[in-house]
Amino acid sequence: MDMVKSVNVAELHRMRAAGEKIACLTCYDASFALIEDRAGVDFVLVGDSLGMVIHGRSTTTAVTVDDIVYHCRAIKDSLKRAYLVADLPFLSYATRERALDASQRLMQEGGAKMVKLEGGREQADIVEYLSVRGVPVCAHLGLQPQLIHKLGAFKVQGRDEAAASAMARDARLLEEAGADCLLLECVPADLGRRITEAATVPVIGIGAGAGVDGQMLVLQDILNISPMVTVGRSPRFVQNFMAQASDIETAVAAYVQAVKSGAYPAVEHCF
Ligand SMILES: Nc1nc(=O)c2c([nH]1)NC[C@@H]1CN(c3ccc(C(=O)N[C@@H](CCC(=O)O)C(=O)O)cc3)CN21
Ligand SMILES: CC(C)C(=O)C(=O)O
Ligand SMILES: [Mg+2]
Repeated sequence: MDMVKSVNVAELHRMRAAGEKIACLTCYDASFALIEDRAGVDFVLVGDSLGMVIHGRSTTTAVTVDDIVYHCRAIKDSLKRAYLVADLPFLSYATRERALDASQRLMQEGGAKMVKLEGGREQADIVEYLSVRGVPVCAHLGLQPQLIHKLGAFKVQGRDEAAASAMARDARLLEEAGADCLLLECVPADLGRRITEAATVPVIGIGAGAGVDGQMLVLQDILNISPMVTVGRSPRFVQNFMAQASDIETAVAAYVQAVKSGAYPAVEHCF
């Protein structure tokens, strides 16, 4: 295999500035990691959605730092070019000390290049604490699945103007605290565009419309095999890329191409 330049924070910024869409997918094992890397996925997430698609739970909240480290270790050597990002699981960043300890494990044991945590302004202090110590942070706004036991259901966030401006302010505060990336989940497309235009760091969306800098989906959703898809509860933003593909690598490459060209997301995937 030829030496290829790996994606890093600077490359994500370059892509944003150049208007090159960032293709992101979750990944939990070496077989898929090699396929995603070869297919040109830029940003690979070991997300706590593994609690749902790998462990079979109905929420993400039972996932541990050990689980995320385990799956990072499974994929890290298969990624030659793609950027490896890892979720900080539920309550693993409840204090500065816990956040730093968990991030240390994700980076040193798991090989993650960036950690992702859910929350708005209330996490700005943690983001700054990690960032000034050399931990790149992606701040995840909008639908925060780790709040499921307070929210009651996975639903679109930021629908009214008060909630939308609060989220836009949170995005600004998290950037000022040192976040190197933002992720917006399940927000109206116009809010996704508004936050992206105001941002100075790359903004990745999942169900956040076409106006963001990159798109994220859960691998098992695009392959049409995740439990939510199988039981007919596919979120609106999911597209089945196996429908037109003869094999998995072709489906993943079609997803990357659709993100790069802007064909995904189409209006029917947006809120
Ligand atoms: N397989 C899988 N895919 C995901 O995208 C995903 C996970 N798991 N687990 C963690 C979170 C949970 N996610 C979800 C789950 C359900 C909806 C959902 O049912 N959304 C409704 C919104 C209805 C509304 O408020 O209007 C939808 O119709 O899309 C959205 C995101 C996204 N993440
Ligand atoms: C859906 C993405 C954004 C995520 O956080 C996960 O896979 O856990
Ligand atoms: Mg997650």
